[in-house]
Formats: sequence, C-alpha cells, structure tokens
Amino acid sequence: MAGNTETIIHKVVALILAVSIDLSLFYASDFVVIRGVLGHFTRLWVSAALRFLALTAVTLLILGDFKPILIRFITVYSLLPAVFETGTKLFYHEDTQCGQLADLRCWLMSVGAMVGAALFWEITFPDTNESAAGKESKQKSRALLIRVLRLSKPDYPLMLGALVFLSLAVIFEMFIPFYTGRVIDILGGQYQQSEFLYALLFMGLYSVGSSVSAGCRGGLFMCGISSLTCRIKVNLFEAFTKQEIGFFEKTKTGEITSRLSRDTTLMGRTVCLNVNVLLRTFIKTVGMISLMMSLSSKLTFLVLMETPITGLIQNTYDTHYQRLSLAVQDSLASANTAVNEVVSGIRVIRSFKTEKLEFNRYDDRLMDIRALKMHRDMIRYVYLLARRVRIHQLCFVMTIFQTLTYIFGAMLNSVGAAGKVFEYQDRKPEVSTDGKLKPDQLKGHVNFHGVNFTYPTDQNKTVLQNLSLELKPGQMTALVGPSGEGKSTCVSLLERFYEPQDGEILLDNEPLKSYDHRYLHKKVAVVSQDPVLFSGSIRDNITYGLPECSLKEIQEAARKANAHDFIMQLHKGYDAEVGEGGGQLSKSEKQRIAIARALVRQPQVLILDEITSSLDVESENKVQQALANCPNQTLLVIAHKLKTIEKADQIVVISGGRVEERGTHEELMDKKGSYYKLRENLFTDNGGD
Ligand SMILES: Nc1ncnc2c1ncn2[C@@H]1O[C@H](COP(=O)(O)OP(=O)(O)OP(=O)(O)O)[C@@H](O)[C@H]1O
Repeated sequence: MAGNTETIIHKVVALILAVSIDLSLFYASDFVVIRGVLGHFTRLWVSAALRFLALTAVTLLILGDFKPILIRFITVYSLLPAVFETGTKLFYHEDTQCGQLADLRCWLMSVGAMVGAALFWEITFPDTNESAAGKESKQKSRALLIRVLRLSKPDYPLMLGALVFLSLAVIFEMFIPFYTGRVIDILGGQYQQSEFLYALLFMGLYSVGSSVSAGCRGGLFMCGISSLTCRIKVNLFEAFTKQEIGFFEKTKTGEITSRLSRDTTLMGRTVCLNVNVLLRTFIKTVGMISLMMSLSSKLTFLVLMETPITGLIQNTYDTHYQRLSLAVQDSLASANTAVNEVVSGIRVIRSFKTEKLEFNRYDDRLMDIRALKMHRDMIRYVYLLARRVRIHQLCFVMTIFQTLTYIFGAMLNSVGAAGKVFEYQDRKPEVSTDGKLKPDQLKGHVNFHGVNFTYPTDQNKTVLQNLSLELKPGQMTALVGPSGEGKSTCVSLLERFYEPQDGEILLDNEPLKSYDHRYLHKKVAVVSQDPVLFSGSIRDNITYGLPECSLKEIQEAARKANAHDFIMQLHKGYDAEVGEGGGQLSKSEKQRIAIARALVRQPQVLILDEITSSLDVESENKVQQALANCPNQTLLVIAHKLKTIEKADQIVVISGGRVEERGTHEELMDKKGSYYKLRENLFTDNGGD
C-alpha cells in the first residue's frame, strides 16, 4: 500500500515537473529572434528536440525506468507541433498561428492532439510487451484473423473473382445517382428527348450491371465460404481424432460437437462475409475520399478528424462484445452437452424418473445463455445508439468510415469462434503417436516395469502403484482380482490410451511409444467386455481399419471366433447390416464379431477383457479352443469367472494397483493366499462359475 502511494507521488511529481519544464521551453522559444523560413524551421525543430530531451530526462530521473509507451508519448508530444507546422508549410505554403506565437491555447491544443493521437494508437495497436489482458486479446484476435485469412489461401482465386465483381458492383452503384441526377435535371429543366433517353439507358445499364456483379460477387463468396468451412471442419475433426483418450474424458461431448458444427460454420461464414462487406466499404471509402479531396482537402481532413473518437468507441465496444460472445459460445456448448447426455442416457433417466431434474438443468443453462445474450445485446444497443447520434451529426462519408471500423471490429469478434477452433486444432496430444518402429518380426514379449499411473481426470488417486508384470510369448496370462483394482487400466496402458507417469512398458524390449501407431494396434489387439460396432455390414466391422483383407481371411477369423455359422444364417451373410452401434445383433453375436475383428489382424498380443461375461458356455469353449490353436501368440485374459483361466500359464492377482500374487492355478491354490480366497468367495457367492 505504502509502495503504491509512493509510486503515485512519483508520477504526479514527474508530471508537474514535465509540464513546468515544457511550458518554460515553450515560452522561452518565443524570445528567440528568428529570420526567414529556414530560421523559423530551425527554431521549431530545435525546440522540439529540446522538449524531447528535457521530458526524457525528467522521466528517467524521477521514475527511474522508461517504458516503451512513455517513449512513444514523449516522441509524439515533442514532435507533433513541428511536424504539423512543417507539413502545413510544405503542402499549403501557409503558416499556422501556433507556429508563430507562444500562446497557451496553442500549447493546450497540441497537448490535446497528442493525447488523442497517442490514446488512439495505444488502444488500436497495442504494444505486445504490455500485459493488459484486453490488449493481449486484441492482438490475439488480429493474429487469429490473419490465420483464418491464410487458411483461405486455396480459395483466393474465388475471392479474387469476387473482388473483381465487387469492385464492378460498387463502381456501377456509384454511377447510378449521377445518372438519376441527370434524369431529374432534364425533367426539371428543358426537356430533350435524346439526352433523356441517353441518361435513362445508362442508368438502366449501370443498375443491371451493379445487380449482376453483386450477384456474381455473392455467389463466389458463398462458394469460398463453403469450401473454407469444409476445410476447417475436416482439420478440426482430424485434430480431435488424434487426441489422447484422456482428452475425451475431460472434454464434454457437447463442447466437441459445438466446436465442430457451430464454431466452424461461424468462423468460415462470418469472417468471409465481413471481408466481403469490408472490401465493399473500403472501395467505397477510397472512392468517396478521392472525390472529397478533389473538392476540398481541408474539409476532408476536418471530417476525418473524428476518426480517433470512432476508433476509441469501437475499441471499447469490441473488447466487451468479444468477451461476452466467447461466454455465449461456452454456454451454448454446455447446453449442447446437457442435451447429448439426456439423449444418450434416456433409459437411465426414464428408469430413475429424473426427467424434471434434467429439464431444470437444461433450462438453467438456457437461462445463462439468455442473460449473457441480453447483456451483450444491451452493450450493442448502447453502441449502435451512440453511432447513430454521431451519424446524424456528421456527413455521409463518415458513415462509410464508421462502417469500416465497425466491420473490422465485427471481424475481430467473429474470430472468437476461430480462437476456440484453433485452440483444439493446435492442441498437441499428451500421448504422442509419432513412433516409427515397425519390425518385421515381433515376438510379443511384454514387460511392465515399475508402472505408476493416475487417470488425468482424477489425479489424486493412484490407480497403479509400482506395478511390474511380464507377459511371455506363446503363454496365456490371466489378470484376476477384485473389481476396481486396476486390471482394465493395465490393458488401457498396453493399448497406449494413456501414458504412465512413472515406469515404462516394453514390447520386445522397446518402449511402447517408439512403435508406429498403426503397427502397434495391428499387433496388439483387444476385445473388450462392451464391444463397440459401427453401423455398416458385418464384413465392414470385421475388416475395420484393414480394407485390404480378403473374404477368406475374414471367414477364417469368424470361424475361430465361433461367429461364422450365425453370420451365414443371416439373410445377406457377411454383407448383413449390424445397425447403429450393432443394435440389430445380440450381445453375444456382437462379442463374437468383435473377437473376429481382433483375430483377423493376426495380432501378436491378444487381450481379452472380460469377454466371457456375454458368451454362452458353448461359444466360450469354442473361442478358447480357437485361441489355443495360436501357440505363438501372447494372450492376456482378464476374467472374473475364475474357472475359465485355470489353464493359464500364469495367473496374476492384482489388488490396490499392485501385483499381490502370481503363479499357476495349482501353485496359487497351494499357497492359500488371495487367489485362493477369491475363488472361495466366488464359490460361496455364485457356485463357482
Ligand atoms: N477413465 C477413468 N478415469 C478415472 N478413473 C478411472 C477411469 N477408469 C477407471 N478408473 C478408476 O480406476 C480404478 C481401476 O479401474 P479398472 O477399470 O482398471 O478396474 P478393474 O480392476 O478392471 O475393475 P473391473 O474388474 O470391475 O473391470 C477404479 O477405481 C476406477 O474407478
């Protein structure tokens, strides 16, 4: 607190001293006798240099440091009168009153002009080093805008064509009032038919030309927009698919779909549309300013003097509007999430009768959106009102000029959506997929070495603790243990859905992450307890990701998975549709197709995570027989039905994220440890199945 007061006192002292010294120098310059134009300019520039040096010295002595913003303020302030005076003399061969006399009014005027110019500059083009959040976000918006424009590169020919038609439309449009005036003049004065028809003809031609050009311009812009939007969507989708599993657990589905559907469209559309309006207005402005300059340059400058005020208002408005627009987008994403959750979990909602609760949740989110939108619209209303009041005061060209700054602001606002899209697009997956290793021969020897792991969504709970495990080629290892102790987590790590925080997982003595992503997922295949099928045919689902598979290979895999017979009984056999999410098949049939999908890859490491839970005894036996026919494969089985894994070469009991026991069924039964107890419990609970 004391430090703050001291800084304020320093600043006030520096300001008073700077003003006093500056005023003294200003009045002192009046005592210097000058002769001729050269003398006049020498006095002017020497006085500017002295003021600059004096103000710099005061700032350095009292404030100690020298921020870039202060250098700019002092430079503009010291040099502005000299630049103005020299410019007026060079271009208009006139002297300004202020250049001649040391008058307090002139000093005040130059201070006002400097403060206005410096403020406008600082707000419109802020310094990168300055940390103010608003300025940073402005700069970010500009960078985003440039990035969106770069992304539109393939559409530049379309844009160029649109620009040509745009220019034509504006030029034609500018000529129409001229000929309308001629028609009115002819009708009001002496009527001459040939001249009247001539004016009418040109008026019609320019009107048609303007409409046709405007139509072509619009069409080309629309083509550009749809092509850009498509590209943005594809890029974003690709970026999403590359993210690690943890990302999808942390990011809500509504957020992802909202970014993909709404933000990408907004980004492609708004930026392009604004570019369209911006260019049109820009061409009009250039035309109008040239016309005005040819009539009176002084009047033009007078009119343009209002630009800094327009800029300031626009700037303040943009900052608030952009912040609220981002908040609205986030709330929309959250409302979408609520809808998605309700649709996907409608059975649970119905069975728990929580429709009202879900309705209220959705309603709350809509209310948030409404409140934010009202706030945003209120700001917009005040802004438009301010604009309108000033428009009534000023002439037509200012309207155009304001539209330019307005559209530029609107473009910055629209890149808020682009910001979100790029944020995801640039996100580097936490689990990298850039390994290169693709050995011709893989034994399938897996080693977990002192693995520690916590899920990204729950960093406080260590799920695996110093876990070490070896899976030997050609052997079957069974992971058993109570629920929620980390068995499936081992599988997820082997699949590289997550990266362990400590320790490593080796495949044939090489870290898993050094393997090529596609190669790894061909060699390490998983069949999980809730297999996911995609809409399409059975054949599509079995060969998922392996389009080069032959029908013979597909059938062989299906036979091993005990699926061939039921597939052949279907009306279209392997071409039968499975429905959305495999909804047209029973749970056991889905499971068997998932097993075939894994087997068709001829994996070196096969993981079966609780697959027996949805298979009947007969299917289970057949699948196990088929798997037993692959002697070189490394097999990892997670099972709750302990009877199914008695023949395993190694049984590993996992408890509390650690290996508690390991050995064959006989060894572990003799030991009478946790495995023995687990079996005992199961026998007492469900009769030992
Ligand atoms: N995606 C996740 N995010 C956060 N925690 C998780 C996640 N998946 C599992 N867990 C937690 O990690 C622990 C181990 O889960 P895991 O699924 O590996 O157990 P499991 O032994 O396979 O259980 P089950 O036999 O019931 O399948 C559990 O406490 C679980 O709550």
